[in-house]
Order: sequence, then C-alpha cells, then structure tokens
Amino acid sequence: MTAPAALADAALAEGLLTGLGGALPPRLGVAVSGGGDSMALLSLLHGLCKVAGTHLEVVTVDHGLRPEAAAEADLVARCAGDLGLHHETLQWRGWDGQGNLQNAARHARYALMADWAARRDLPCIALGHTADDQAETVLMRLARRAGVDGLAAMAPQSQRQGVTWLRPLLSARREALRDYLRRAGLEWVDDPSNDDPRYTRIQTRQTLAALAPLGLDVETLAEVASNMARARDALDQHADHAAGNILRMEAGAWVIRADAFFAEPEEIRRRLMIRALGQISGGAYPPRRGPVAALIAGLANGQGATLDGCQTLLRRGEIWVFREYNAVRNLHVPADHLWDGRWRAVPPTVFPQGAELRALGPEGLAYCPDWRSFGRPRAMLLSTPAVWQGGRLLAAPLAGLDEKWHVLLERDAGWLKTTPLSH
Ligand SMILES: Nc1ncnc2c1ncn2[C@@H]1O[C@H](COP(=O)(O)OP(=O)(O)OP(=O)(O)O)[C@@H](O)[C@H]1O
Repeated sequence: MTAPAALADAALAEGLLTGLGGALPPRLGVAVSGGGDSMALLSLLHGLCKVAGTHLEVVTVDHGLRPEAAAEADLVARCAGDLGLHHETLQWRGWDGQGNLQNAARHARYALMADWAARRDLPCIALGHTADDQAETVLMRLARRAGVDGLAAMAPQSQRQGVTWLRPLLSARREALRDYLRRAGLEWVDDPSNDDPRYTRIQTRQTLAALAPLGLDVETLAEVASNMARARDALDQHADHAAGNILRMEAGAWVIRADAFFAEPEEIRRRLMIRALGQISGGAYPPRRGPVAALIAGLANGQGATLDGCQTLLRRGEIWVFREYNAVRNLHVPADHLWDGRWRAVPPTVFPQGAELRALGPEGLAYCPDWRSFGRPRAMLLSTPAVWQGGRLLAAPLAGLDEKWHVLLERDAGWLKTTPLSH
C-alpha cells in the first residue's frame, strides 16, 4: 500500500474511533446492508474490535422488496464469514400495503434489529450513516421548517427500543469510504433506489451537489448539525434547570408555577411543556410546534386545553398537566397489571378476586367524600387509577378512598431528559 493510502486508512480508522467516543463497548453489533457505507463500517470496525478485544456480530435485514436483496444479504454473510464474525439475515415480510413503504420498512428494520440485539445480548448497534447522510438530513429538515432540534439531525449516539444506536461515521465522506473499499479490494453493492429521483432523499442529494458553489456543501451542513446539537444541549440544560425550580410532580401530574413559567423564554416554555406532556402520555413522538404554542398561549389567557392525550388547566397561579380522562376512560386491566403504561396498584394484603384497575371517572369520584381536602383539581382526579370490582369501587388512593391501598408510578417520575423534541 502506498504511503498516502495507508494514511487515508489510518485517518478513517481514527475518525471511526472518535465517532465511537474514543472507546469500544465489550459487545457490539453492526448493521450492514451490503452498501458501500456499511461494508466499509464493517471492515473498519473489525480492525478496531480485534485490537480492543470487542466481540462483534453482524446483522442484515432482507426486506424482500427487491429481487437482489437476498444476494446482497449473502454478500454480507460471506464477508462476515471471511472475517470470522457471526452474521444473521433477518427477513421482513410484513408490509400490509398501508401508508408509506419506505417508512414501514425502516420501522420494521429497526424493530427487527433491536430484537436481534436483545437475543444476542448486544447492547449497542453501529450504523453506517455518513456526513453526506447528515447533510442531506439537514437540508430535508430545513424544507420542513425544523427548529434547533430538527437541524441537529442524527446524533452520534441515541437510545431507542432498548438499544444504543451508534453512528461513528458521521464525519466520514461517502466517497472516502468507497475509496477505502477499492483499496482493500472489498466488494459492495449499489442499491438502484439510490439513483431513483422519485425519492426526496435522492432529489436532495442531487440538489446538494448543485448548491456547492454557494458554499452549501456537505461539510458545511454537517457542521451546522453539530452547531445545532450544541445549541440544543444548552437549551436542554436551561430547561432542566428551570424544571428543577418551577415544577413538581403531584399524584402523576406535573404542577408548574405559572408566573415563573411565563417568565421563561418561549423556547424554554415549549421544551418544558413538551417534556411534561410526553412523560404523562408516554408517546414516542412529541406533539407538533403549532398545537403546543396554541396550548401555551391559551394557558396565558387562563384557558386549559387537551393535547397528546393530556389535559392542562390553570388554577390558583399553577399550571396542571395531567392525563386526559377521555384517553384512559376505557382502559381496564387486572389489578396486578401495569395501567396506562405507568401505574401499579399495591393492595393491603392480596389482590381481591376479579379486581381491576380503571380510571376513577365521575362515577368513582362520587364515592370519594374527601377528595377536595387534597387540593387536586377534579378533572385531574377523574383520570387517576382506581381499583374496581365489577361496578364497586374498592379504592381510589389519590382521591383519599381507602388509605390501605397505594398506587405507584412505575415509569420514572423524575424529569425526563431524553424525551425527543423533534420528529
Ligand atoms: N437492510 C439493511 N440491513 C442492515 N442494516 C441496514 C439496512 N439498511 C440500512 N442499514 C443500516 O442503516 C444505515 C443507514 O442506511 P440508510 O441511509 O439506507 O437508512 P435510512 O432508511 O435512511 O435509515 P435512517 O432512518 O436511519 O436514516 C446503513 O449504513 C446500515 O448501517
């Protein structure tokens, strides 16, 4: 190998290690489609893992959408075999013909890979997204009027479905990875859909090339993404600090000091509200900017609202954010099961036969003579968990009925820093 080639390989490996935060986990999965980016990732990671003593396994998803897909999975299997690595091809045959095929395939791919990781005891999976992918994402999000979080684009590390997803090639250029593969004499396949101008990403890629004379190139846009990621972290830190001072949790609801809330900048108010809503609803995606702004504007005028399966109201200088009764009124589970994704009942001794957890509702509240003494809004109490046996209310601990029973929040009731703020 010539000196410049060796230097280029060393620079890629070093960039990869930096992209992994400078260290490798003891066990790692790598997602390889057979395309140039992920084949280069596989080869480079294999070198690093050997040195670090990391156990590496390889996965490919065959979506069954193109006739070549099986051969591509075989190519990856062969390459992994040559490197002495365990490889699995996961089949997806689940499209029901509804919605956007690309999105359905992507969701299915991540779900299949997350199951694989759990089965193989691999806490992390590396993906081959490059600086080019990052720049295209920034440009596409600009078109969707993204804010700071959206323009921060893809994170080098993110948690989803119980897996830490790593993107260690976010600083590498697609072409540099192909040069690496050519030098190493390694094969890869070019997915024909990468040239299909019907896809927004491909149109974006072509447009990006045309924007280069304006200085709007891949490096610039990728740098914008890192700048935005830093700005996002600063905003999150401010929001966390504000949350510590102005917000408390009461009986599963967030209670916010209204004067302090409205003294915060608009962007911080938005973040606080989105997190409060997300923690109660458990939704994977936050509500959109417009409805959140309208909800906050309404509260400034003393008007409550519903959004994302939650309800807000302003009372005695405090904003209450709680589960909307309508979102849980038909939710019945056996009393020893988790209710609404976050509540568990604890009986005085054992669970009575046939007992179930259900919202308290207006009919239950009528059996709770002391509910006013807790200072909790009526609307909020309606959606709290209660223990029923047929039509009989056994306990409603949050409304003061039968203190021998307890209901506890199972999902972390602390301030959730990880709620995603952008779609
Ligand atoms: N069929 C596949 N099997 C295994 N891994 C895959 C597959 N497709 C994509 N990947 C992984 O995901 C990375 C990104 O691929 P690609 O850009 O095509 O995905 P995408 O659909 O844009 O997904 P994302 O939403 O994550 O951007 C690849 O480098 C590879 O690591």
